[in-house]
Amino acid sequence: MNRNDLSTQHCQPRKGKEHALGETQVRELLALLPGWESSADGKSIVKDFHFEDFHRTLGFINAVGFMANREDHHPDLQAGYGHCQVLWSTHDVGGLSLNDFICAARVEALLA
Ligand SMILES: C[C@H](O)[C@H](O)[C@H]1CNC2=NC(N)=NC(=O)C2=N1
Repeated sequence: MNRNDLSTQHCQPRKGKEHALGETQVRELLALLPGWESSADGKSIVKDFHFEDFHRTLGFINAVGFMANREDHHPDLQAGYGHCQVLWSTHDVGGLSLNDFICAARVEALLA
């Protein structure tokens, strides 16, 4: 699998622990996503994005939000002037599912 394979998939309803990814799968998927890291508890992936100004930051947030609504999978966003941290985790799984990696790849595709 490459990043393009990931970013062209759509999120599926994934509920329950059986959809939680193992450490090896997480490591393999993270290798496709430069700059993304798993959190200390291994339950989310995160990346900081930097922009020239607030307009561009807000444009990014809106694009991410539009994609997230279409995929019905929603990130935690933390933003300020010229930066936005995007965090993906699957609440319905209590950790990381493939949906988080699909959406991280889709965020990268927005900026490509
Ligand atoms: C019913 C709906 O599909 C679910 O509540 C979705 C919505 N968006 C979601 N977003 C995230 N990040 N995790 C979820 O488990 C989740 N579940």
